[in-house]
Amino acid sequence: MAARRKSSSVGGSSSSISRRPCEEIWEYNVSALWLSSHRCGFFSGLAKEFLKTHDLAFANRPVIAAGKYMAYDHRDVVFARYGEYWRQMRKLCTIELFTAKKTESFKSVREEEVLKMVRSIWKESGEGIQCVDVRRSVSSIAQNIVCRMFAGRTFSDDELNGGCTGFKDMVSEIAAVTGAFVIGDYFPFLEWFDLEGIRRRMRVVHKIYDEFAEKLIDEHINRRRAKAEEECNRVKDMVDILLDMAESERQSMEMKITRVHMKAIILDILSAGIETSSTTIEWAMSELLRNPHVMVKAQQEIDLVVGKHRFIKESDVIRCEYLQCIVKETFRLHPPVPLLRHESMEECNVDGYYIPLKTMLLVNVWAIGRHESVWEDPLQFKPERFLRNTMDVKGQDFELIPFGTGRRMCPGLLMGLTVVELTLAQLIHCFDWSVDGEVNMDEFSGLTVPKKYPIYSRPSWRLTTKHNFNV
Ligand code: HEM
Repeated sequence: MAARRKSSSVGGSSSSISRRPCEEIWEYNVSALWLSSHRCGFFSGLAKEFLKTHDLAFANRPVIAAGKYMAYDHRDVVFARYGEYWRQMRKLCTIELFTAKKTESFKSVREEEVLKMVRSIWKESGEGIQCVDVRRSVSSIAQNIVCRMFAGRTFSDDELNGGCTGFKDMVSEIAAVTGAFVIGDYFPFLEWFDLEGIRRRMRVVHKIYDEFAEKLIDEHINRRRAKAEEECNRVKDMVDILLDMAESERQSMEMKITRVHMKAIILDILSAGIETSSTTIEWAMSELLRNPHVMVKAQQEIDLVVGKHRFIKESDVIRCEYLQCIVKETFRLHPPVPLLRHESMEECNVDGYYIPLKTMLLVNVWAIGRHESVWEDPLQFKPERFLRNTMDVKGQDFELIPFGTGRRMCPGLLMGLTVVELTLAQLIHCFDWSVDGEVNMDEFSGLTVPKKYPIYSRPSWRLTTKHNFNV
């Protein structure tokens, strides 16, 4: 089909906008239009046009089932519609919950949990005799770290009422239903159709989550009342911070924090903060197992920086440039959020394409990371491409935007990146890893792309220090 691309101005007021739609990029003309980013080769340059030049015009999120049924009718941050409400909730994240200082205050929690993971892997492998399920280990660590940051503790599987078997199942179900493809999100006239039963699953898990969150908030309130003095010396978790804000009239917030706000934010932390990190670590381990020379090079670098006589700490990671390149290369090939979902708030003209109001924009981060017009040898895992190169994942380089960019960019970037880098570093510093046969790299198809099959790998201890986990 011939392209109908207007060569003149990008953006501008609606009166100057060309009304010619471009069939080259529109697939379906339903009430929410679908920009087929992958088919038209929607490269980094065009991503920049949409998400930088027209950042404000595309700062909205579409109304979708996950926002309605899971996120208290879009009252969280991830699914919130753009406007004053989102601004206030976002401010809460960026100036209170996910700041660099707050992230730093949880450093000992992360280091402690990473060592616990090493100990449990070693134990589970019978001290290097049998393979372990790497997915299980990395998802537990991501979950434990995130729980300790927001709730001050981890959760066992028998703490929930009804429905799911336990906390882990609830978290997996939340991730599964919020990332699921729901036909009514793209074709609203089919909204009543719940063929896959996703909306029903959303209602069930939402009820379980709501009871969990209510109990968690009550637990915090009761503890604060009971031990006022001890409380002063404790590192505050995120529920504490939210309660502090709810109890005081903070100048920085123009909105009164209610229980619904708290529950919606905790839901975001659980759904956006756990699976993203654990999926990335699992993909990174898979790539390292398929490319043993890369694993050896990374181990040599860590040995040079840290030695083999002690465990790596968070403060060492900054000096491990090659390790950071491995993480970037993993994000390039396996972004845990492959599609950024935005919506236009006004009609506009982008790079010659007419975009109507309320157009759903799906930016295919996965395709940008694999396109030959952007990357040399795009399908090869080559961390070296990032050596002595300033490209990073912080939203300035549109070739690599695993955390998104612009107004809706991920506010948990620092926390997510820190967990991924430290966990991966510890896994390859403590152990050599081997697999029987090929590493299966199939992706699970859906709106998120976790690995289809877990990896089973055998660890062998490589540090000179004995397994002294109290270090
Ligand atoms: C490897 C880790 C992570 C990755 C790759 C990641 C990626 C993303 C992406 C791609 C977005 C959407 C950006 C857009 O639409 O333009 C996002 C949004 C968000 N993320 Fe993350 N994330 C990670 C970790 C975290 C963590 C640890 C938290 C919090 C504890 C978090 C909280 C959020 C929130 C609240 C939003 C919504 C922002 C908004 O709409 O204004 N994320 N993340």
